[in-house]
Amino acid sequence: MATLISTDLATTFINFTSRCHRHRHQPQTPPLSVIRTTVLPLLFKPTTISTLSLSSKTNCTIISTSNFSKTNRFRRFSVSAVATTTPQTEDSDVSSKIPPDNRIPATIITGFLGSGKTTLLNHILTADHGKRIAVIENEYGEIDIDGSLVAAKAAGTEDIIMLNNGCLCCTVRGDLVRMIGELVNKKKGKFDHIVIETTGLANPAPIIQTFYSEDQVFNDVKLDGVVTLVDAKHAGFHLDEVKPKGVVNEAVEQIAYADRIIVNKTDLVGEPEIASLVKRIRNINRMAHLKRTEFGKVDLDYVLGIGGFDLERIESSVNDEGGKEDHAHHSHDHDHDHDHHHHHHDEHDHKHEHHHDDHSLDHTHDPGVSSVSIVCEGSLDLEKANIWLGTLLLECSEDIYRMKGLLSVQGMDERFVFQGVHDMFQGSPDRLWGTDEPRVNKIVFIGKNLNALELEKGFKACLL
Ligand SMILES: Nc1nc2c(ncn2[C@@H]2O[C@H](COP(=O)(O)OP(=O)(O)OP(=O)(O)O)[C@@H](O)[C@H]2O)c(=O)[nH]1
Repeated sequence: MATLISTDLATTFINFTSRCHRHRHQPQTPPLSVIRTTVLPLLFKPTTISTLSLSSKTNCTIISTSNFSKTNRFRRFSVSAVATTTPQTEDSDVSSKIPPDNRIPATIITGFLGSGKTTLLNHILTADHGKRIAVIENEYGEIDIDGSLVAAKAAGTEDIIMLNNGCLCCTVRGDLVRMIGELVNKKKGKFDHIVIETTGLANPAPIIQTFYSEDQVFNDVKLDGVVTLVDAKHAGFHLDEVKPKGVVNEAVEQIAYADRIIVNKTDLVGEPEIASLVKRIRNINRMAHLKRTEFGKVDLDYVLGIGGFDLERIESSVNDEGGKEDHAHHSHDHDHDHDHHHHHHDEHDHKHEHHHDDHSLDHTHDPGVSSVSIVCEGSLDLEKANIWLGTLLLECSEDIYRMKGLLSVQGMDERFVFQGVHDMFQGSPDRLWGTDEPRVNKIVFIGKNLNALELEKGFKACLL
């Protein structure tokens, strides 16, 4: 019985999702082109569950849904909605419902002009990690590969491909799709990881979306993470830059979408400047891990294999601990964050505080890009939660850059984990709640115009 309930709940959530982690060997029926659909909040299609075809043989169910014209008009994604629905038997592994994902991981390196992207890339390519890496470089105009990636060439990197004359976030996205396709078709098995270096002026959002919206990419490659380099000396200036209405500030966007932030060139500035920059970065993105470096010198596992979009790693991102600064590699004292805020767009430091429910909301609405977290014990009414999240995505998905969450749903024995980028939403039950484990919901939003009070109010209204 519990199995049935959890299956329904899972698929209900996933009705307004998403791609799934498909087993490589699973037959894809029907073909992806047929099952493509818009993100569909349950709110607008309450009967969608009836379109499910649950199979007891596979653990991947494909839901085909209808069109919703208002959604279609502005949603950039077409997505398939898929649930993992392996029925649990006595001896089945119930600890996780998320199937393994064997696709080739890809890392996006972004960061403002001159922040140290190529330096990091050279470091990655020459380090002793045993991984075979294919590189896609995006530069404006003609550029000498040998010049910029001397080390990479010397290290015998599997492939270096240039994407010239345009920015990945606009004109050459089609090229990126083609190149990934070619890499996969011709060189499959010859490399283990793809690294994409973007131009300093790229907004990462459309590049991230490419990994979900293009079948050719999605079927073989999974986005592993977004690594953002921040120039410790000049970033403040770029972050301050006021853009004309409707024009994004790339420096802010690059930080907002990051899974890993590397504050580089710390040799060029003093500690107070770095501390103040780190605070500003944290205002924008509390979810990413952050590290300070000189010449991009980081451990490779800090930037590769990070699973920034993996459902099974949601917990480390939504835990406040996940957002703290990693200071293993620098010895000086600094103002790192061990605080447990739940509205992280403020600048106050509350050291070692653990509020879980009735924390005060000192800041409510930030018109810029900020992070908001909600941490709250209790269980959610599924229908209300669907309506709340569905409406939020429908109305505000342009402003919600990234979100991740771990939820406790009434009647569901497993935790429900999800992540989203704008209107792409992906969710699944993961492990069972422990018998004595407090059922604490955790959600983090990163986006523009976030109203912390409203978000928390909406969420709490879904609690039983
Ligand atoms: N002082 C100092 N210089 C650095 C550091 N990291 C990189 N550089 C230098 O900064 C310059 C720019 O570094 P790149 O790695 O080319 O930066 P990029 O982000 O790839 O630059 P674009 O491709 O122009 O956007 C180079 O001369 C690097 O040697 C650092 O930590 N400290």
